[in-house]
Amino acid sequence: MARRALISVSDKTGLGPFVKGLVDLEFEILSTGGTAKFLRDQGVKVIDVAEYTGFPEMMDGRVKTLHPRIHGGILGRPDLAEDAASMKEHGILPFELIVVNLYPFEQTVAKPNVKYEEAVEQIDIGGPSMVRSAAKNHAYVGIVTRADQYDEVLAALRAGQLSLQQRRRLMQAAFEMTARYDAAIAAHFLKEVQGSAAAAPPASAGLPQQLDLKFERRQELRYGENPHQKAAWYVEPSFGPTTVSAAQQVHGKELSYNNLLDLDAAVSIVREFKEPAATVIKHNNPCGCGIGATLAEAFDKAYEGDPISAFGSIIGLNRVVDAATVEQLCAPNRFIEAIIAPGFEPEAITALTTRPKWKNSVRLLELPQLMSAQAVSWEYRRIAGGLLVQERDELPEDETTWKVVTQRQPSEHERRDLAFAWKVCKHVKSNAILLAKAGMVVGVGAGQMSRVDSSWIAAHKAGSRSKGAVAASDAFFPFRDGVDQASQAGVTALIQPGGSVRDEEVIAACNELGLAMIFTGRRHFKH
Ligand SMILES: NC(=O)c1ncn([C@@H]2O[C@H](COP(=O)(O)O)[C@@H](O)[C@H]2O)c1NC=O
Repeated sequence: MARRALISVSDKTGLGPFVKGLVDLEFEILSTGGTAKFLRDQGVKVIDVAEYTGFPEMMDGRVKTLHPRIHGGILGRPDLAEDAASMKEHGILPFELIVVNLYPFEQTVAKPNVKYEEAVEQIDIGGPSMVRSAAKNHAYVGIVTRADQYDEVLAALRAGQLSLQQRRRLMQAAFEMTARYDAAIAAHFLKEVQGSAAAAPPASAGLPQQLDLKFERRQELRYGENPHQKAAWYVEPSFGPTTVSAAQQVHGKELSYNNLLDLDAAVSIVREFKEPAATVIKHNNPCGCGIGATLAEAFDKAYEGDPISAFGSIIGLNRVVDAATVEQLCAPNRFIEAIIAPGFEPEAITALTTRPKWKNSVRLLELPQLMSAQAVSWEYRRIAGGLLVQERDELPEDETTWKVVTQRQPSEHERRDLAFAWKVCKHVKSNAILLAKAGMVVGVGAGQMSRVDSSWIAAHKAGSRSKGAVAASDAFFPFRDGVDQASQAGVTALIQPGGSVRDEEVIAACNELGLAMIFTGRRHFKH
């Protein structure tokens, strides 16, 4: 019986030598338009699918291989009398090998500003149909879906034929591929659907009854949080362009597990600001953050917020790094582990990678789309025996809904600092109290079990800079003690969600102390 292979691939890597190998084994080759042309250019004799089916490829390639003569040839079981009779009656020829890879949906949607229609056209229909048909009929057919399978398949065919064991393994790999492909499509359009329904998506929108997550290993990590913990970094098939997964490391040592956590936190914070902004992350909390007229100014404010904690930190910047910022980054007594920014000017890269103190240590990551808009995404956290899923705390803040609840209105500069402090406070582990002054974080109390302790730590960190600062609290003050603490330190205005049964007592304390206070109506716990 003639040996026959159907080849239809978007990614033609390694295809020429593989198909020439099949031809040497006297395989007849059938192919779709672009693949047939590619193979003919390589000197391979090919039969067009359109010639075999008697139908031209049509509708911009939406219909090419969707024909009973193709699927009958893949799904037919020639040694079953009934199948053999149908094949004979309809002139259906059996295939021994199907070689398919799909339209590059993931690569297409990873491009910035990809159009909805372009994404839709990249949904491959005929390819997965053939893959599924061949995988189902693996008792008779080998299904090849990856270029790195070519060598093994060719070697087996040269030795005779693919064993059942090999065909089973190829079948399993094929279903993994189509599952991942469909997951990427679903994930992309989930974002589209949520984005267009951004007016009021219910909290549970898009949360399926059953969750099938696919992540691909990007790299093994030296270790996890501690050297005795094994670890690896996995990425989503359709990670967004604003995420650390989309960043390019342009210099420095291998990233660590803790680096990645801190880089993620750094990106989330600087994305909050339209103006030049910088943040300094230690142990997943911002110990500094600053905004300014220039990136250099913003970074200086961020680092000086808590220079002791900032030693050995991860830096997030929301503008391309220029020479002036490099001078600040490399100032004496400053030491940084990693920097993530939308880009680095060539002179900035040279300066950062040639200075003796820096060249072997600092990791530089470019994330060109760091400031692009992105729909609210899901956050997954493991608990033993389960997984918690929630929307990331990314809904834009609407300042027009904020209420001044005290007799005194905040002054203009207090209001600016309150808005700034509120944006950063959201990224601090609860209980979070954050003091800020003139676009600079001056004290952070993070991760304490009582709010009054966080207030004390924030004031202690700020030292004399707490005079005239403002305070943000990620959740309501349960008692007036946190307010008293802040006032004693010299804080003049506060921002918090409100909602405590003792709100009246807390407001009265502010009025008594001459403080201004805003209720935002939205809590930002971060556990
Ligand atoms: N519509 C069809 O019948 C169809 N059949 C095969 N394809 C895909 O077309 C691609 C190959 O096309 P070409 O050989 O024209 O470059 C492959 O990725 C294959 O998965 C199709 N395209 C989309 O669904």
